[in-house]
Amino acid sequence: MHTIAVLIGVFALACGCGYLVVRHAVNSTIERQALTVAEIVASQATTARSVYAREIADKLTRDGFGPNVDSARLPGHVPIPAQFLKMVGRASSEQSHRLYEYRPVSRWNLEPTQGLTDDFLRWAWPQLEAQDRSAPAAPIEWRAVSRIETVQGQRVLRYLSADAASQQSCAACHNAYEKKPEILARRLSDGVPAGKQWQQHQLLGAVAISIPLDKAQQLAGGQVNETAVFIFGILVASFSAMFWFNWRLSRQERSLRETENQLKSSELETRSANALLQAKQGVERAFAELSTYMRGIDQHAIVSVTDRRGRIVQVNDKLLEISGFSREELIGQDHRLFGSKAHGREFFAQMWDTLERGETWRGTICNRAKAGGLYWVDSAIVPLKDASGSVDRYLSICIDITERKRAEQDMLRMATHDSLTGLVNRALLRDRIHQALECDKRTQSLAAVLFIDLDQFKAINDSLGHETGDSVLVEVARRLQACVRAEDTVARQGGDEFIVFLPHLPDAHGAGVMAERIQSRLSLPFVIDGREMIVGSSVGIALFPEDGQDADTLLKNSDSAMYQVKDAGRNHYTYFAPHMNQLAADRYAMVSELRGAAERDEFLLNFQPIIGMASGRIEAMEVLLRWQHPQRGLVPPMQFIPLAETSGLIVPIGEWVIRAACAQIRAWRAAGLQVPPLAINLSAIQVHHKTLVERIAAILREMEVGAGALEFEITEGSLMNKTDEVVSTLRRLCGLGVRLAIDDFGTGYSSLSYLKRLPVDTLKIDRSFVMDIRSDAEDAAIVGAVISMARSLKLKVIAEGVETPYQLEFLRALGCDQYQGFLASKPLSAIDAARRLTQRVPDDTPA
Ligand SMILES: Nc1nc2c(ncn2[C@@H]2O[C@H](COP(=O)(O)OP(=O)(O)OP(=O)(O)O)[C@@H](O)[C@H]2O)c(=O)[nH]1
Repeated sequence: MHTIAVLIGVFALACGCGYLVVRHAVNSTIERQALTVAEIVASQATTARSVYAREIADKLTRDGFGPNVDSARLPGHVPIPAQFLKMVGRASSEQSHRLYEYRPVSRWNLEPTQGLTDDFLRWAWPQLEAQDRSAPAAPIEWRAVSRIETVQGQRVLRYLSADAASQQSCAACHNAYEKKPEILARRLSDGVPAGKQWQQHQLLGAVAISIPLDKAQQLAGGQVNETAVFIFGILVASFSAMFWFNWRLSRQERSLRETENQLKSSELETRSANALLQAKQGVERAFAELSTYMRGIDQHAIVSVTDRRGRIVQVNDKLLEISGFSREELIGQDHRLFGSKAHGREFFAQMWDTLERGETWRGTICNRAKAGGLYWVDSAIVPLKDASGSVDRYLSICIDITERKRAEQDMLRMATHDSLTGLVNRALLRDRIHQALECDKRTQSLAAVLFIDLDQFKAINDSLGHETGDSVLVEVARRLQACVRAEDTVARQGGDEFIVFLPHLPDAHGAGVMAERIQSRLSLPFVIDGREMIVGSSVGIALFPEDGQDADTLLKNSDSAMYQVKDAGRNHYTYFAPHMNQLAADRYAMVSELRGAAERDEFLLNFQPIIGMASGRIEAMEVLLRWQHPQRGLVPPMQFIPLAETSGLIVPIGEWVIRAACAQIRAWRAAGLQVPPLAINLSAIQVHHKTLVERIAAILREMEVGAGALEFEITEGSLMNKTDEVVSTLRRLCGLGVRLAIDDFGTGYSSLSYLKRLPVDTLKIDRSFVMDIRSDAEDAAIVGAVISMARSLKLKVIAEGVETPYQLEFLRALGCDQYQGFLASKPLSAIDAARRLTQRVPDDTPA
């Protein structure tokens, strides 16, 4: 109640204040508007009077009818402007139904009605006069004077606005008027100074305006009331809303209090209900969680249930998805339907042991899908018990790990196999040998390791590129696998080295048979990208148990045997013999000594004269490299040149030879000798070396001996892979100005057409043919054929290894051009060669 009383009080106060504010605002608006109206009326009146004086009264004055000092009394004359203003004022008041009134007034009044007749005019007029005095004879910014008065109980705006002499004629007329005797008298009686002199702009009179405000207020009253009603309405609505809310609140408060009481009275009941509710919610939550887990398991796991006998009774979609079977195809089937044969009996026996003990079995299983593909799962198989406690079902929950298994298998494969050929690598090979030997030891069987190294494979890489080399290796791997039995292992040791392991051999001879088979398969031409090439191979054999009891020893010994084959000229096979290990050790030692031989000045050159058949003179000399070893003595070329070739040292050593030969030419020339061309041997490795021509050109430039001073001999064997690259190298070499000879001619397989393409000048018949000319008719025929072929190709022929006069005469008779051999001279030291050159006598030719 108290609140309601306060609200009503506030409401009443708000209404009263609102009304007063509105009322005050309306009154001050009315007063401001009345003042504006007074300004407009005063301006209209003085303008009308001014227009009348200037436009009408002036004109009529010139016609004799205008106003003059006496015109008020003269018939036919228009009134003076002040009278005109008075008339207009009166008419306007009537026209506006006395909304406003005005009339001209002055202290120097023409008529009593125009004088300062009341308090307002007597108060306001001096204020206009004060402005008039402030600026004599100049246009003045007149300020009107006004105030609100209560006249006969009515509020009225009183307003006085100056009406100055707007024209000189106004001042003149008024001055004339002031001079009239009766006016002078009247001024005296009115107490006003007589004979006033007027000037233009001076205050002649003023317009007095009255505007009754009450009338306007009556009109505005309606507006005030409407506004008040509006505000009142808003207030009523607001207060009603407040009352309503207040009422609602108190009702709710009441009902809360009642509820509180009820709750208090049934507290015990509520407690037990709450306990029940919580229990129910707990059960619901557990159910929700369980079904979420089940959904999760169902989405990610492969789930199946089998009965005691292993028959499938339930499967989820994941199992159908991975196995490719439909639900109908699986339900009722034995779970062995998924068997992949990847697991042995033991695996399943152990599984059933665990399950029959009522325990969960965990493990990885490889299964087979309907389409035949394998998949791997990580499984947990849980035995489910019936009410009596005995196992009646098995729940299997599996996760697909096929991807992981495949990745593991890939990684295992990468770790155990060669990526290029797919063959077993050295690590797995060792493992396999180890396992097989364990078995062979028990059964006392034989086994063999065959070490296969391709011959001159580097030349294929250098001349045809690494990719072609790779293709050859892949093809070699394929051919090797085609040669062996299922239980044998073919591995790639690295580079161009392959191992074939033969376990359980019936006898040692079997290993040799296999080596022959392999070599004959590999000797068939390889065709890569349309190019045909021949690849030889060298095979070393180590036998178990006599050559080694373990994998490493067998591998090492087969390697030594293979090196023996290389040293013996390649493209053969041999069984290991104990001395070979010593030879292998020697080989390694010699290679490392060979490496610094040039720097240690251990190389020297020998020169073997080549004699012209016709001239009997030395027409060239073959340059022969010798190695003077500090401990080993003079090492024969046959011992160290193959080592230099296999180790790649032949390239720098070959360069050393060319440079040293050039240096010798310069020295001999400096000594005044006439030096014939020197013939230098180039090995196959050098011929296939990419920068051979550039290096020779650089040496020739550096040594300044002239290209004609050198000839190069290339063995027929080094042209075996008859490639365009070799032809191009030889052509560029010829382009330098040097001459080319084919060495050991007859030992290779050069075709006539190929010979024609080569830019060679000379063929050197191999000593093996010359040696037996007398005893071997076939050799004699070959030599004859070579010489006649060379002649037809316009090539020079040199016979090597001429040791007897018979041989010499035989060759001369066939038309051979030059010869060399012990008959003419052994290889000579530089000093002896120089001496021989100085002789230059026909006795070069033995009689
Ligand atoms: N294309 C190819 N070449 C390889 C690979 N691994 C090694 N090689 C090359 O195989 C060549 C092996 O050369 P070697 O066995 O030393 O010598 P070779 O030229 O066969 O001469 P010999 O064995 O003495 O008859 C080298 O040039 C290696 O760079 C490979 O994976 N691919």
